[in-house]
Amino acid sequence: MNTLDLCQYAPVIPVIVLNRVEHAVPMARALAAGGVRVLEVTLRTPQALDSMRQIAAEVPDAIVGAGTVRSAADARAAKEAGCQFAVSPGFTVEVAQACQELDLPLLPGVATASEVMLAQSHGFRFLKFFPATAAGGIPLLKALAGPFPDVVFCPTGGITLATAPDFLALPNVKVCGGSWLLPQDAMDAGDWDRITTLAREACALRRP
Ligand SMILES: O=C(O)C(=O)C[C@H](O)[C@H](O)COP(=O)(O)O
Repeated sequence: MNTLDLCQYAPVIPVIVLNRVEHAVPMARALAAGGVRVLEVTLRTPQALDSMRQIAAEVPDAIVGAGTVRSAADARAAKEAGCQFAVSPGFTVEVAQACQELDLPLLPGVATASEVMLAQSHGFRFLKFFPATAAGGIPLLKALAGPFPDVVFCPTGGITLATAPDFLALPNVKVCGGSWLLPQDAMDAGDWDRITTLAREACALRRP
């Protein structure tokens, strides 16, 4: 698989922080029911790896990846847990090489022109733009389109349902990432219907 294949299902990739393993499967089913099949489960909680394992084993509609991959060890753990892709908040040669060796497609993060050039020199042309809003938002993405016409981005960080359409309108944005699809109160309450509704709203976002 190529990371660009992840963009074909929905215009948004949810960035997920799971605190309870027992929420993993119903959450993944709720998102898939709303049309969101590609899930980024961040390695920010001790529950993340077991959650990914369960989603990979029990929700065939879901394509589960690991987010917050910051080291080769993270990449190995993600692969072992059954992840189909990895997402990193930044770019390091260590993570890039580990993912290449593991045959684990990687969406690496960048926030500057220099980081785009470094990622390109390692063969990447689909990049996460993080932290999107804080790093310069839409003006920076427009500026990067000039020198990097062949690079496309997944902006994440501070994007909401209200602001996602402006990002998706840019020719160099393929998909947006965000945690807004999974409000903490809905997760805590196990309100899976609300998450399916939010996923449907996200899928309705289209390029203008
Ligand atoms: O953990 C990672 O791998 C990251 O790089 C960061 C996440 O993509 C953003 O933190 C999501 O941002 P929000 O949608 O504003 O919550």
